Amino acid sequence: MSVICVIGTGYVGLVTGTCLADLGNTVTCIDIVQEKIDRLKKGILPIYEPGLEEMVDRNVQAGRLRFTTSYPEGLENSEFIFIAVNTPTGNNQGGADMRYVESAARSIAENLDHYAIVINKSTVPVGSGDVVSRVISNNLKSPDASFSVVSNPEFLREGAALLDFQNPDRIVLGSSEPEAAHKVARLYLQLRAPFVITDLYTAEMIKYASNAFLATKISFINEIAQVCERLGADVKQVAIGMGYDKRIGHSFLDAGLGYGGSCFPKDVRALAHMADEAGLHPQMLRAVMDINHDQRRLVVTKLNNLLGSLRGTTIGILGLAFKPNTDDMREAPAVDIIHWVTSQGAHVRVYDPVATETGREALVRENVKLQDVTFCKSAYDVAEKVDALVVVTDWNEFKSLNMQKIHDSMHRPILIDGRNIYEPSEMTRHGFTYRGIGRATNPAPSVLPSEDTTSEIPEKMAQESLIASES
Ligand SMILES: NC(=O)c1ccc[n+]([C@@H]2O[C@H](COP(=O)([O-])OP(=O)(O)OC[C@H]3O[C@@H](n4cnc5c(N)ncnc54)[C@H](O)[C@@H]3O)[C@@H](O)[C@H]2O)c1
Ligand SMILES: O=c1ccn([C@@H]2O[C@H](COP(=O)(O)OP(=O)(O)O[C@H]3O[C@H](CO)[C@@H](O)[C@H](O)[C@H]3O)[C@@H](O)[C@H]2O)c(=O)[nH]1
Repeated sequence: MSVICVIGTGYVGLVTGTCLADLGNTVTCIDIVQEKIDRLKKGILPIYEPGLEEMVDRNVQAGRLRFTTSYPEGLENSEFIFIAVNTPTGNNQGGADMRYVESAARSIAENLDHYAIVINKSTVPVGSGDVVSRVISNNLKSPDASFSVVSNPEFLREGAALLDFQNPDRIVLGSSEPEAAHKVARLYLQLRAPFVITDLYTAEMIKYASNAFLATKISFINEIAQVCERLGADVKQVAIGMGYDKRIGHSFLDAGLGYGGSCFPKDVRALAHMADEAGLHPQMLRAVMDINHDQRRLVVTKLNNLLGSLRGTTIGILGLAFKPNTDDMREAPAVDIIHWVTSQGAHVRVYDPVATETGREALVRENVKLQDVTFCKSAYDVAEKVDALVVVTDWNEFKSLNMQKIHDSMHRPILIDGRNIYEPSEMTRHGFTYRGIGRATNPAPSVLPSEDTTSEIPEKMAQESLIASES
């Protein structure tokens, strides 16, 4: 088992540190925010992530996991040092802000007094491994210090982070020193995942290309949704029909209000910026971003079409977080939607199962006037006397609501299903004026044939083609 230091206690750092401790290693997590560390020492987590609190507690109790703001304390005897700090969009036309990574690298250099492998988990522009190397080399203080740099991009999803760490689809390691990459691989052997061991630049690019591809799938299906809506097809069933093709797959084909969060928006922007800087014209990435922006606006367009004007209306919003099972509000569609709707004179009633506080802070940051927003205790509370209800986040809780009760408490029964979580025909039966994203008004229910009936399909098709050939 190894001695590990993890720098940054956000989504990636805290999950990585805790899971590595759970695998039996001794881990110290460093953060520069004193309040975060003080709270972590008391067992209070800075983020909501299912299962994490129990795992942190278990490993702290076992003496394998601790928290500090002190670099000398965190780096002491560490064989592996993970950098997991934030790389938000900077001020340079979408490029990633490397300030925090560089500052972490400088602090490593100033406090390292032995050999260690520095592993970068933050999502960083291609070439950043060299920057980290240079910053550390230029600032080393101890004559006994030396290091290798490995890139190890992270692919976990918020809300499923522990499961993703423990069951990765692959582990990517990039380095100009293959021996160092192999040592890092040994940390992950228990996870039994395929390894991709490559050079630094390629590893860094794999992360951006993966996120950009997933974002492209989402914008693609959202564009198809718009066409479906015009032509009367149902995007949900189109996605099912497409997904059975193994080359396409079912995942990331949920049409809706588009992607948000701390990764896809900033990473697609950063990749486009890198391409721009390299003298290229990343037109597909630009289209992905444009489509994503337009999806959020759809809600406001649909509301205006149905209500005439929003002035003086009350709009119910279900969900604040950018996706279910997290309280993360970074680039959450809810913020833009509430901003636009309140600027057009509507009052908003809103409920999220966990993101109330982070949601309130995000709205304040975006200059939404809080007197225009009522924070409710439940979805039923939100629906009271509203002129329309909008589903913004696809929390499971919203999928099993008593929709008749919701309908009966609304002033006008307009339901905009921004995540396509309801069946249009069922909602129409309850009396709603229902609008999904790219949904036909009354499609056949999206129920797949059972295994038994699928086996009948080829026979039926064979009969039909026989009839066709006979006639
Ligand atoms: N959030 C995700 O789901 C996810 C998944 C994969 C990759 N990533 C990438 O991982 C990186 C971290 O993302 P995150 O969401 O965990 O960020 P975050 O903002 O949640 O956490 C970053 C943490 O680093 C701390 N920090 C900043 N500078 C520091 C320094 N010099 N020394 C010590 N601590 C410092 C901050 O105080 C903060 O607690 C980003 O590059 C992101 O793109 C994120
Ligand atoms: O079919 C889909 C799938 C997702 N989304 C939206 O896309 C966003 C991102 O979802 P998801 O990928 O589940 O969440 P993240 O936690 O942002 O994870 C992504 O970003 C991380 C940070 O880089 C990567 O590590 C993960 O692999 C990558 O999935 C959310 O707003 C979702 O609502 C859709 O609109 N339609």
